Amino acid sequence: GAKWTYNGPEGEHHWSKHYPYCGGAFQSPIDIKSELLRFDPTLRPIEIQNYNLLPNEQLTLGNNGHSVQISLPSKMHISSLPHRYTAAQLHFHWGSSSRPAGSEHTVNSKQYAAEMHVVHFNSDKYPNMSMAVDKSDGLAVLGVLIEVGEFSPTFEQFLRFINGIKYRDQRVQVPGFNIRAMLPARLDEYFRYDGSLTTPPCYPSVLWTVFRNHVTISRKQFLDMATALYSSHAQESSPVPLNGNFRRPQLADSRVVLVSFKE
Ligand SMILES: NS(=O)(=O)c1c(F)c(F)c(S(=O)(=O)CCO)c(N[C@H]2CCCc3ccccc32)c1F
Ligand SMILES: [Zn+2]
Repeated sequence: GAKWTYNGPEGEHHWSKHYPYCGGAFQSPIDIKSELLRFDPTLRPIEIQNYNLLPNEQLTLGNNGHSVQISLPSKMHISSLPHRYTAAQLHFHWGSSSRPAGSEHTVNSKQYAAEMHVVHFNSDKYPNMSMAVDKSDGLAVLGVLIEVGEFSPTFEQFLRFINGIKYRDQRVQVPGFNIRAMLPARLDEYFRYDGSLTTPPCYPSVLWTVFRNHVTISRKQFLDMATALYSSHAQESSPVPLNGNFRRPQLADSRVVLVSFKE
């Protein structure tokens, strides 16, 4: 597809020129505001399978020019939704060293330092991500808000390799680790709403689950992620830093955000 960026002439306000869904309904992210919330007693704790990967299970860590991503094995899946949603990849959105706020979802207008997304597709109905990505019941993404605070040994399991993927389309193999440990302790407390991919083509195909509780990484870990990467290829003469890779909150319209917790 056409080139797109987070700022400048191909920035988010121009996406809809080449990607019409980006100007459509049910867009993500949103500001999760108290007045939109409705408690739903039928929302069960998120149950995930096979997230605890062993070191001999290699994962591909890559810089795709828009984010840092980790490709995930198809044995990883969510088992508590009406269909099985099989993991495809996880990636991050972050701010910059000068503007450390870079989450996509905000909570009552509070923007967190960063956000992790674990992308899954409905493998009961579709054979792969490509076939699922534009279907209304195609995707389920788990969102984890990230604050700067305590050092995270789990994030370090991939951050220590980040200088091997400084430039666009670079990839390295890293030993598997426990992806469950990147999620908050409580998988029973979350926000739930129907939304979209937050990058072009912005298909309204995502069942969003944003966990209520954030996780923390240290300031050095945040700066490593926010300053190590470029969205340009290694051989390009003028390197373009990869940071501030978050879309602003979109109109909620008449959408309600369901919550799995009372207080
Ligand atoms: N925030 S978000 O909406 O979850 C989200 C991103 F922000 C994001 F950058 C990516 S990307 O890294 O692939 C960069 C360009 O799409 C994805 N990829 C998804 C959707 C596109 C097709 C595809 C195919 C295989 C695996 C994952 C994906 C993404 F879903
Ligand atoms: Zn994302």
